[in-house]
Amino acid sequence: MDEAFITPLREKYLQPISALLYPDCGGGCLDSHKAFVVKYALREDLDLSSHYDNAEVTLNVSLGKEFTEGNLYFAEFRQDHKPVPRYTEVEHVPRHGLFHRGGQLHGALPIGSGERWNLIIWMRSSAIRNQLCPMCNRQPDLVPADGFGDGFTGNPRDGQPETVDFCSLT
Ligand SMILES: O=C(O)CCC(=O)C(=O)O
Ligand SMILES: [Fe+2]
Repeated sequence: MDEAFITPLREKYLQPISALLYPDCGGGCLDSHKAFVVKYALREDLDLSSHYDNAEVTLNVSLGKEFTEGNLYFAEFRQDHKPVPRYTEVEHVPRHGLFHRGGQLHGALPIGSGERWNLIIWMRSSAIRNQLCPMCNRQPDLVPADGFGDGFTGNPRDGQPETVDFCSLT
């Protein structure tokens, strides 16, 4: 699915939108992703507690099916962290996609009935994360990995990460 669908989708459509929305978070230089589906149902997972994504930019597409409640909620960006987060609820309408920064604190409230499925695409910028890992807030030690790994896929020059020289809006 990655090569045939998600990679071209990211490169042709998601990347230009992210470049406009989030130029300061690597939105203009996304170069890998991790895509997966989450499912919520009664007697299974009902909700998702608040977290940051392992992504610079996330696209969350509601696939339905039919459900009640289960709103998303968002709070501050990682760097603006407050001791008491202020949450904003967002209804996620089936077949709609929602972009957000991976560093935006967020979660999903419990569904009331039905099944809620979502396609999540965590998009990554090696230019950003090679300098600071978004999960541990440290400069990462890079090790070889299969595929996209965790998105640290750039080509560091003499130990120096690639920077904005390939980060342009097309
Ligand atoms: O259930 C949702 O819509 C949110 C899922 C999510 O935030 C995630 O998988 O990172
Ligand atoms: Fe998330």
